[in-house]
Amino acid sequence: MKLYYEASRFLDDTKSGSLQNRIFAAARDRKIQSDPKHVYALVLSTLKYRPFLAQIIRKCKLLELEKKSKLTQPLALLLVHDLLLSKGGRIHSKHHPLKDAVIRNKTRLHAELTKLKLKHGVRTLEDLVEDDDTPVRWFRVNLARTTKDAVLAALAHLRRVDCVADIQKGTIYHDEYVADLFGVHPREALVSLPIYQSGDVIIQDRASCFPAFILAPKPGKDKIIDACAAPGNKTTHLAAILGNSPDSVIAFEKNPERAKTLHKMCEKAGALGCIRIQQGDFTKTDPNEYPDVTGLLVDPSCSGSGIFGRGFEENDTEEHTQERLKKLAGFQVAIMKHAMRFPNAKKIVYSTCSVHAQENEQVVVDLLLDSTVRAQGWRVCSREDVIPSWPRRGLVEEFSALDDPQRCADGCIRTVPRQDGGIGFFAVAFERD
Ligand SMILES: C[S@@+](CC[C@H](N)C(=O)[O-])C[C@H]1O[C@@H](n2cnc3c(N)ncnc32)[C@H](O)[C@@H]1O
Repeated sequence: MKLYYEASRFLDDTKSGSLQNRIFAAARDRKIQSDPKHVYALVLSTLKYRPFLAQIIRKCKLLELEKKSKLTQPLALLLVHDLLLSKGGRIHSKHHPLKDAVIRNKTRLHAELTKLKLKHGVRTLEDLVEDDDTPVRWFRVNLARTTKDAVLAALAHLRRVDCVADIQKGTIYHDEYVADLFGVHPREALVSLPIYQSGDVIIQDRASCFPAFILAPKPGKDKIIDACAAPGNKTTHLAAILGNSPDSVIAFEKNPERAKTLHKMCEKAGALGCIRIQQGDFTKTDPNEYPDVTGLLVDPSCSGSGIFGRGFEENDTEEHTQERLKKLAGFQVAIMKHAMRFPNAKKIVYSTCSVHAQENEQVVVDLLLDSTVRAQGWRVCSREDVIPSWPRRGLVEEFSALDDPQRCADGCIRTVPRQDGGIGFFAVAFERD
């Protein structure tokens, strides 16, 4: 059972560094005794199938039925993984109360797995998990071009479901967190539909829709800078929220090639009347030349560690990873400090598609401890203004240097890749009077 106990420590571990590095470092420091290769393979595969394993465990009421054995959710995920998905369905342990607890429910666990496969029309769970793909295809209605009712009429062939877990081919889910956002099965033929080709709907991960939604600019009142805009997902989302009001978004993009992509995306979204594209380095702008800017969205280059198949190389050294994170965080703090200098800005949203605290909570801490930022009056918006019902918030332990760690952590939003229905993401909003 040692293998499972040791592996369970890495299942919900959000520490920085690749999973492989962390497991091998733990083995080198003698913090784990099992073969790190086995621990890594087990944790990696369990994470891959986690949403399905969690559903099977829930449907079987495994934890409730085996309460006496003190079976925890992480251990249940690992043991059920090996029982249902490993070669020969073998749990690598001699007699142990936890192994017995899972084996007692073997028939029902297998039955739930079969039901799940039937429901999704697949032969193996492997068919459900495409390594580089999202568990849900999210798309938002492009209010710059059309209305929600028109899009729903075009998708009337899809059956409405009320829960993300119920999404399967032929169904559509209306998101409960972001307005005008919908989810379908990743293999739903969305891109061949006229509503996609015309730009009436825009495919965008749910978490990536959080920043513009949190910034919540008011049509006719606000003028927004998108500091790092290409390819333009959040820029066009801002335009949609602003009802395509003329000249209300300025989109900066440093890279000339990416600025062209940004232009194409804004054009397809029908939002060029609302968005002014400025190819160049945002940090070189003079904030005093933008007295009418009321808000900024800062979504800078990051490690991309929340995106499937991206981020750091699994065999990168811990030292190199830390070095790269430090460099990225330095840039992220600098670009945010520049954004905070805009004289009439009242709200700024910062976001990354990284799972590393160095690029997320630690950037927020660095900013809040900065004397200039303090003098400018910036503070983290409280949870009630930042999708309060979203359950996963910032990591409170990262804010220990501040007076109000819980308030700051609650003001941040995190998503865990796949488990939260899409990419790994971080967002926080700053405000001042
Ligand atoms: C994470 S991507 C932005 C994604 C975009 N917000 C979206 O949702 O589609 C970061 C972008 O910022 C650009 N960038 C990096 N540094 C910049 C700077 N100093 N000024 C303007 N753009 C910058 C990068 O070239 C890259 O295209």
